[in-house]
Amino acid sequence: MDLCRALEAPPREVVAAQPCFTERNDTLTWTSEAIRSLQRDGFAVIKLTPPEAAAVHEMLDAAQQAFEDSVEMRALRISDEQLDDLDSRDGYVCDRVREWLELHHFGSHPFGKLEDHPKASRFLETALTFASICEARCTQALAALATAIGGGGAAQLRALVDGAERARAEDRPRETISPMVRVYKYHGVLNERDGDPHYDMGLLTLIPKSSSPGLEIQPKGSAEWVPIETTMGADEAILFGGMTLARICNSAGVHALHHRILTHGRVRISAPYFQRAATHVFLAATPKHPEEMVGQYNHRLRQVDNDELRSDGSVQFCKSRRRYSPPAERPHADRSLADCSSAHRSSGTRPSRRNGFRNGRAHRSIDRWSSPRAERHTDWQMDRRADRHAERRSDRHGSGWYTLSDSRSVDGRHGGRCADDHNWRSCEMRSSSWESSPMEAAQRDETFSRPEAYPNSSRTWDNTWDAGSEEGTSEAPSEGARH
Ligand SMILES: O=C(O)CCC(=O)C(=O)O
Ligand SMILES: [Fe+2]
Repeated sequence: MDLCRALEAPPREVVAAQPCFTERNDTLTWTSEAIRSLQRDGFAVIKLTPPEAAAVHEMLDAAQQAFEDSVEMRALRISDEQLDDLDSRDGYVCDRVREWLELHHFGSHPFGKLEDHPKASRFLETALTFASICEARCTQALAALATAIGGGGAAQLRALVDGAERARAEDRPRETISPMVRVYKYHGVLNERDGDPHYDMGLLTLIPKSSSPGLEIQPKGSAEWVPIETTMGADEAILFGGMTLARICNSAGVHALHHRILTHGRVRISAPYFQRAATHVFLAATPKHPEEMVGQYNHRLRQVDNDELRSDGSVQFCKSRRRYSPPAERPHADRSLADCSSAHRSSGTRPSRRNGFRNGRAHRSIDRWSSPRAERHTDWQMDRRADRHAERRSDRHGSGWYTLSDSRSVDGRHGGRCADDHNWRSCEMRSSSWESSPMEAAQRDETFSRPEAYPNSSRTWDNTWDAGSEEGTSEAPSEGARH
């Protein structure tokens, strides 16, 4: 069949075109093929229907037009209040290597009237249409996965899907799934040093072929980087798993996919959709994980380096860089500390992918920017963030849950995590981001709420750096998955 093409390294098949909202049999066909590929290769390439593909192209075109016009993009910018809310902000963000529109809410948006901003308005509208297409696809895939696998993983996935469908039927805000869509414009400067291999944080990621091939993947069980987009058709999208999905159904052979972006000097517009479990959802304990809320798990993922994450959803702490004391009340905590490769330890020459917010050194990075356009962004967005970063750092000293052994833990390598984004970005310990809201949400939510289990989890983690492990570098380690 012509839609299924055998391709070189790795063999992959394209999941046949099936309308998104269609009869049950069609849905069954595409999802069962997709899940077979996910389990076998770690990813699936899906052929979109003509209306879906048209919506993707319309959105990519609208994005290109809007990104060209900074006045239009300004109308979409993230408010100060939302900037640090990684799990629910909506709007335009930029950093050293790329700019993007990020949306968590697909029903309503905070941008006010966009009548005077036709390009921004079209961009937003097409991005929302695109998001709803991806949402439907990913929900179908997750439901099929719940049916295909057995055990506790299936029950957890089923609960996620049921919650999502219930919320949709009752026209309520999302209950168990909190997706995010990003439409990126990369400025063409990502190379092998900066491509930042990573796992996504959530359940499923769906990415249509971008405007310029740049996505590289390591298929399941392979160390080879495959430039998958070069083999994808204009009406195809890649579907793969993130850390949360791997954690839930690793025993069914579902892994998180390791991937990176290389831009080869070209501007690239790409629109990944991230299906993520809501932060208040509880994840069951596994031999490698405590029972915890998604917000806590995400927090742990955000704290570590990419090379401390594993495709089975586990976190393998690097002994030489961080002390970890498994608390007695967490029987399932991973007590075996992996040794860290010396290559990684001596990371003095590691590239600093940080975009300038780490340690409040915003201007150091900004100075490296050359384009006038980049400077325009710094005027109204970057500087504002640097200030806020500095404020947060001082807050953290006073009120965080985490005990940092000395100022180096904050100012040196690990303290500044997560200013606003998942990659290339310095990060800050965000105790407040899930200290209150997931807890409140859990108390409201009958299905997933077991707040009594909450205080026994991440609160007791000791994330301080080993005193002797700094090795005199001020370079930042690579970051953990952020999706
Ligand atoms: O730009 C892309 O195609 C994917 C980006 C990505 O991997 C991410 O944002 O996690
Ligand atoms: Fe990613």
